[in-house]
Amino acid sequence: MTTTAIIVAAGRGTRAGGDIPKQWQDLGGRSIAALAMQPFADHPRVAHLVLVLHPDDLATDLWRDTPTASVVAGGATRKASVMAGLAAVPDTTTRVLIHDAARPLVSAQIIDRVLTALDSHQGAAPAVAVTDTLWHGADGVVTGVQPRDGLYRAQTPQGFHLAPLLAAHLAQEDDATDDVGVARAAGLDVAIVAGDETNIKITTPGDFARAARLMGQDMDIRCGNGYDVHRFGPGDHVWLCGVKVPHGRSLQGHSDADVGMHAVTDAIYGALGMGDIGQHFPPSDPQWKGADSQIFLRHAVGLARDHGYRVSNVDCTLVCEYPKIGPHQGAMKAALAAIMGLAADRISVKATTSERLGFTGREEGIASLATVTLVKP
Ligand SMILES: Nc1ccn([C@@H]2O[C@H](COP(=O)(O)OP(=O)(O)OP(=O)(O)O)[C@@H](O)[C@H]2O)c(=O)n1
Ligand SMILES: C[C@](O)(CO)[C@H](O)COP(=O)(O)O
Repeated sequence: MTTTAIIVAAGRGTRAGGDIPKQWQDLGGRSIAALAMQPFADHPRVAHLVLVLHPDDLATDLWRDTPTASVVAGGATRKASVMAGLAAVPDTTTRVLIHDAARPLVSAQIIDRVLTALDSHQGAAPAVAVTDTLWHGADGVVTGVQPRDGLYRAQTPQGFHLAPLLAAHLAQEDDATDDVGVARAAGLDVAIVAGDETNIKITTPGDFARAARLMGQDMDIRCGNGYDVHRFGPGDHVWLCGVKVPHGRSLQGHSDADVGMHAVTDAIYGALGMGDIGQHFPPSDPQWKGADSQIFLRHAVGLARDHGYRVSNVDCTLVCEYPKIGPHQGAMKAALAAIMGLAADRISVKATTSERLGFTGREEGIASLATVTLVKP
């Protein structure tokens, strides 16, 4: 049984508005589509992801923060986009989960329930029972009441055995708002599993704030600080935040002495409550002699990820008279961004002198401080 998740992200989000389509807008530091995909990427019973994009988005970096997936162009309707996704699943796929990129709060539990129901049904989808009274209305007045017994609000992911769903899509030309509609038209049985009130679809402008509120309820936010100092010695350059800066002296240390990167790394370990660089990479160990400090930073970011956190933002301050940091700030942000897999606009690198006071003022060395925020959605 091999399951592929198809994430449909080819809509334009006209009802939601905004400068970019809703699925690429930010929700707590990540795009809505990336959040919608992550639970599938992390799920042990999902082998592969297919991301269906609008043709205009293919050559952009809008989807830069999405988990690894096969990427395919979608169509003018949701149904056409689903069919493009179905055509792109790996040959080994026997089951598919089709999910809206506009539903960023889907949980592993909902995915579990859909997959379990597929053991005994051709299709399965989450839904929540309607609890409000339903009216018919016209011209601003109530014209009737619709019995709500047996009515559900449909959600995604909607799961199916691949072959019957493919046949159902090929057989049906009418557009349908979801895959359950297509499957039902072809006579497939579709189980209803418990959805979740939090598994909302971003549809209108107010849904962004609603999703942020729902996400914030369970979000674990951690802050960490880091501080490091390295002394000057002979040499002709210093490494600072991953950038080689020409200078009349070099920083001394067991590794490459990148004092900025060390402070950022320690801030991540600090936020996790998991020690510091010296504990993970002891200076007594000869293998770290002269090491490129990005090894340390990559380790800290990986450790955060392994514990379910992602880095939300970084603020690093370098304290020195010279070299002047301003001309290198952009390159430093870009270097940290590449190592951490974080957008450069979530990274700050700034500098200050200590007004000629103390060891940094006497140009005996450079100090660095960093603050990092980690978020577990
Ligand atoms: N041609 C389309 C239309 C929709 N979708 C996707 O289907 C999901 C649900 O659709 P909807 O909420 O209607 O999204 P939009 O079509 O983008 O919204 P709107 O109708 O407001 O433009 C979204 O993840 C959307 O990106 C798609 O992949 N291809
Ligand atoms: C598939 C769906 O999310 C189920 O609720 C929904 O039908 C798709 O969105 P649309 O607004 O109906 O296009």
